[in-house]
Amino acid sequence: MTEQPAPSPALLPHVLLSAAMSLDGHIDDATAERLVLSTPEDLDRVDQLRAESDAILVGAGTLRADNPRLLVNSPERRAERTARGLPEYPLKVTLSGSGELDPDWRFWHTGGARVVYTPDTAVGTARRRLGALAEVVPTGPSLDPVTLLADLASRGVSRLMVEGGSTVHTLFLTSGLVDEIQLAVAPFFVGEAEAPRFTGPGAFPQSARRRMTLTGTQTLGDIAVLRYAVQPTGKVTAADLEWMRLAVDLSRQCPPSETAFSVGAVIVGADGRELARGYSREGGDPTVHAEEAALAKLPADDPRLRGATIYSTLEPCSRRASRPRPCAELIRAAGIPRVVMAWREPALFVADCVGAELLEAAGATVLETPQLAEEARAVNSHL
Ligand SMILES: Nc1nc(O)c(N)c(N[C@@H]2O[C@H](COP(=O)(O)O)[C@@H](O)[C@H]2O)n1
Repeated sequence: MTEQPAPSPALLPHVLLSAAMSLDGHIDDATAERLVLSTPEDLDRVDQLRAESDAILVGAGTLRADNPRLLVNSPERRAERTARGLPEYPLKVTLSGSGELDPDWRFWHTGGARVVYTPDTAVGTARRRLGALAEVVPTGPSLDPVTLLADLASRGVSRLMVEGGSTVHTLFLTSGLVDEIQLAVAPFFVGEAEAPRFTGPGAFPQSARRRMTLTGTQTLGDIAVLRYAVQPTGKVTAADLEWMRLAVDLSRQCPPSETAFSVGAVIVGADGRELARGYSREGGDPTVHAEEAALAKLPADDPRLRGATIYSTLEPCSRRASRPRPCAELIRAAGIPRVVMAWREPALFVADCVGAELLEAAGATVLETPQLAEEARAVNSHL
């Protein structure tokens, strides 16, 4: 009997970060009262965004400070959701480092189903405090946002709306997990040092060298709504070229062969940090491929793979004589959603490599860096 390939792991949900801030960057003031930043028109825009989401997430700090309900308020929008076969309300999600959650908060008693993510150490506390009010899901030794997103994906969440607060914004942005920002800017200043800011300090992948794309602006009363695309998924960026240059350097370390390509590969997490690297025939194994060597350095279930990019100087192979699973299959099974290659495999050892097509069919974004194809080819000019 032919063995069935393992099902593709679900890709991480699209993450929209939605916030309102004062002109001096505060999302609230320092008083116990909730600061109103938005206009009614702007709140209606947010209601629409909620209605379009499968889940809405806020941190426990926001629940503590604002006691929000996080509902879709418009009955028409709720009716549209149910007509589309969706639950009336999006799933409500929170995360807490301590599990110290107050069962009286409105979050637990309104709208749809609720999930809480906590580190393993806080699960007992959260379950004791909440009982049947919410499902409590452990995320390992730390409050890991990739594990959280992978778990939401397994629940069918493909669009997540993140609505605060400052710590959560910072966590998701510095982890490289936000796809889109919608930021409403209110025309006044808060001016208080203790008031929470849109984000705290952190190592943001979006820096002056890696700018986001402004995709739209809108005026709603006196509010300016700024829309940004955060992730460079659909096109090759300057950072992609730097990683590919490293992969080309790695390919130069391959033990020479007259019968196989010399390839370099690097796997980079969503936060822009290297996870693993490899090259063909690394460690004296005459048949190991670059992508395979890099993947072998990570646990198969490493949650960071679900948000990663793999750079390979050659198209991942689709058929092998020396091993049972080609690289395209290994990358798909690891759940890597983005693949960047320097050149397509020429018809030298196999006539019809379809690694890129297999990965695209599995839902991955596949990109080429023609700027570096010649360098990647030159390493193999003896073949
Ligand atoms: N993507 C990729 N990475 C490497 O490191 C490679 N050496 C290759 N080579 C291609 O893989 C296929 C053959 O594999 P086996 O030698 O049978 O294991 C064939 O398409 C080669 O061109 N590819």
